[in-house]
Amino acid sequence: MSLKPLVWSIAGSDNRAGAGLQADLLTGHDFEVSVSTVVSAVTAQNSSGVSAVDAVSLDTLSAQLESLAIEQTPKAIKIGMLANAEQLRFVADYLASLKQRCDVFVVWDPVMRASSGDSLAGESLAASAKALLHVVDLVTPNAGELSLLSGMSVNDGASLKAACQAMLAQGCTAVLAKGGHWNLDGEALDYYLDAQQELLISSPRLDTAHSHGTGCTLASAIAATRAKDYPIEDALILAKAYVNQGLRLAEAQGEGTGSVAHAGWPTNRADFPRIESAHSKIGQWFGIDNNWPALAPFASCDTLNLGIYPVVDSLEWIERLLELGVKTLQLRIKDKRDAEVEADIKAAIELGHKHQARLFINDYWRLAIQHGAYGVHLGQEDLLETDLNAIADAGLRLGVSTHGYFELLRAVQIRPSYIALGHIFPTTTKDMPSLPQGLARLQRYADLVREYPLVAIGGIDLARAPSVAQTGVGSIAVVRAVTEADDPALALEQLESALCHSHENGNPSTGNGLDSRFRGNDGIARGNEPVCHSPDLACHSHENGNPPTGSGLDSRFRGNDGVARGNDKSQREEALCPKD
Ligand SMILES: Cc1ncc(COP(=O)(O)OP(=O)(O)O)c(N)n1
Ligand SMILES: Cc1ncsc1CCOP(=O)(O)O
Ligand SMILES: [Mg+2]
Repeated sequence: MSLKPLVWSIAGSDNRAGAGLQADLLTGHDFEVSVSTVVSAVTAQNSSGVSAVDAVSLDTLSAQLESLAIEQTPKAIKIGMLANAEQLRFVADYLASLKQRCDVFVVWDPVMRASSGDSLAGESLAASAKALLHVVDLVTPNAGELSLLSGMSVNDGASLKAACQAMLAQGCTAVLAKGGHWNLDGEALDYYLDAQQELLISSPRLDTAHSHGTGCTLASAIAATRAKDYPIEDALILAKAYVNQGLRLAEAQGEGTGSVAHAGWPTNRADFPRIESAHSKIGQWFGIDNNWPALAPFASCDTLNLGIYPVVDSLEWIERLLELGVKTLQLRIKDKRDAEVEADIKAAIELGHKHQARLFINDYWRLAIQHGAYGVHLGQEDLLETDLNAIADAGLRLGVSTHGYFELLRAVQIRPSYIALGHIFPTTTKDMPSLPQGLARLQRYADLVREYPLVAIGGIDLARAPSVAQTGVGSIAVVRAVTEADDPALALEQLESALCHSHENGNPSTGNGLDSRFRGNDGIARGNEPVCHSPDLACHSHENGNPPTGSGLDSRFRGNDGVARGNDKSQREEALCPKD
């Protein structure tokens, strides 16, 4: 059995290898999943059009599905072209029964025409689509396909939304209406609707004729990322970034137009889309219904390196940490009325100022403003219920929690003072609704958003601190690693040292002792904000003359080779985190 998550692609063969099964295989490879294929039809096509479509028999379709299912069921299925109504009904029945046996995410790209304009499957397909709509988790029509499937004409934002709502009413779980054929203010818009939410995701339109295979590629990227347990919002973001990257790099094929390129996991920020809010021009045109704020930037923390960042729940802890020289910290008191916490919050803020520390108040933003805190930390849900303009106007800093690509991009759009990325490892401090991110995802987020101070949080202890620091984040937030330490002062010193040591050794990707986040796009160092010598005291224990502990790691966490090892508990928990 493969260690990579398994995706099935049920689709047509494209002998150009730009769309269909061939595009799905390439996409799966780029997203590091295994793909097994089920051929629905063999097509003959080139850049001038489709010259033949030969549907396989239902027996052959069934035999392919059964031969795969006997060995391993998939985590996700991408359905592309189905060549006739019989195939469509057969696949619908098959999926209904498969879904009773395993938990599988199914995305259907309802291919009815190739981008060349040739009809691939005939419009009778629409009539048989209802059965399939009931068993898929997401359908990804373009405007024409949406119109065909919903039976409604689609010519503007309002009619597109109405058609998507009609699809949900027909029993479909979610719709992603692709806007590749729309051009509003030079933007390509995708509209997502399910029973809980609507999202409008936009990117500048890329002016290329080489777009063969974009629909297949988008749907298979969604299947691959869902198979890797990315939430649907993140899957939509990654898939759109992947297609944008592919369009940017697409080249002509032979005499005619070419296919979207398959160029690896998307990492270029310019390929990532925007998430439109009700405030944006496009959001308003579309009548998008959300209350995400649109804001001027928040006050800066004046450093990318906030250092070791303890998060504690009492005034006593705040006092103790400030006396130990901690310069970034948070008061996190949960679920009390303002009147119950005001005195402690006020006292903590005063102490923070006295020690010239960056004290963030979690949740109680009104009290933070009222008593002039350095900053406020808010979670994603809090963002929707807070007067962010009041925080910005009062000159307070804002730290924002994020738990994946979607939230990260949304956070960037409000230009906060820092961005927290979590939870990286399993934690018992807080019940988390999301899965732990693991180091590989943290690395990708850190590479994507280099201009913000980044804070990693969740399950980080001394054993894990060096590998977390290696990702390039400038800060590690901890609860238990300090509050449950036998000697919190020593724990702080060791954690600081682990963070500093890793920064001193430079970001592994630059290999020259300088963190890549201090470099411009040209690779030239932007300023002298080296991690361990900044006035922010991120590495105060060294500067205060405390004996450096070499790597900053307790010898209990090193092997004979001097390489950091996790303790048993850390290693067990790490096994639960995604490795991609
Ligand atoms: C530095 C830092 N990062 C994340 C959190 C979590 O904040 P939030 O999502 O608002 O959850 P609660 O802490 O309020 O439970 C944090 N507090 N600090
Ligand atoms: C508040 C919070 N938000 C995300 S993880 C977390 C708790 C981190 O605590 P610990 O460092 O003890 O795992
Ligand atoms: Mg909160």
